[in-house]
Amino acid sequence: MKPVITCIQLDIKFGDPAFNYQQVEEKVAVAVEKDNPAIIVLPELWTTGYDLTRLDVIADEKGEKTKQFLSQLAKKYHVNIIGGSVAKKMQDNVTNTMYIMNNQGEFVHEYSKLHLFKLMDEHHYLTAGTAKGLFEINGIKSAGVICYDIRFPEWIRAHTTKGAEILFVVAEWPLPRLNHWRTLLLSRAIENQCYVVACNRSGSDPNNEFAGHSMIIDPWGTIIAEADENTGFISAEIDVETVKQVRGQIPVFEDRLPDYYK
Ligand SMILES: NC(=O)CCC(=O)C(=O)O
Repeated sequence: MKPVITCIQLDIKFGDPAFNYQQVEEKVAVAVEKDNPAIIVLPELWTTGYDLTRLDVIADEKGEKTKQFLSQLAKKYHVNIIGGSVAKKMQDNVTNTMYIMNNQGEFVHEYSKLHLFKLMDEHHYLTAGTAKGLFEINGIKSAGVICYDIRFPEWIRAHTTKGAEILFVVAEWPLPRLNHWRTLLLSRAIENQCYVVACNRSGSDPNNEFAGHSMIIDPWGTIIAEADENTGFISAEIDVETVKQVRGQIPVFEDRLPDYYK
């Protein structure tokens, strides 16, 4: 199985869901025309950006609008969508939630960010999720995590020990920590012997300039696609057989001794 995966690295308009829904619809159409991907990935909080103080007004009620929007796009273009993440408003909290849709427009899974990032005030406005982001997409066991989550190797390992062969990362990662972004993503790919497909945003907001540098990394740690800081797309064909080859060559998962790691 050798699907093409595209990351849409977009400049999210601060606090303007209507604008961002429109630009995502346009960019998905361009991405499909350009590379005909099997899977499309969007960045973190792509409807609102980090306009966290106004989430009571701009967050998506129960995620309904986003689920319908992504489902229609996935069905129209027959493409699987790792729908970045959006601010999902429930009765008494807001979560940073990723929606996954298959290429029939059917809901597959949702994951809400477990690790809230205090440096960008998430803990003041968002509620953490608790469930894992494990799902199957395009016939491939996958995991979905959100930005700051990549700093917690135990959390990623909790997904790959359950069979995940692709780690999808959606993010709004600032430019001053670009080195951390790149190093952490390469580390997660190498130590888990999985593909890492990481979609960051471009542009800036009133508080941060963002790094872009969306990346697609293979299970050996080879970078097979990387963006620069600008708005755009990256695409790559992945071969899930590579996961088995790498794990057969250096059997990390067989050699683990978790009883000693406590
Ligand atoms: N949106 C985020 O979670 C940002 C995480 C980040 O910048 C980091 O350094 O970690």
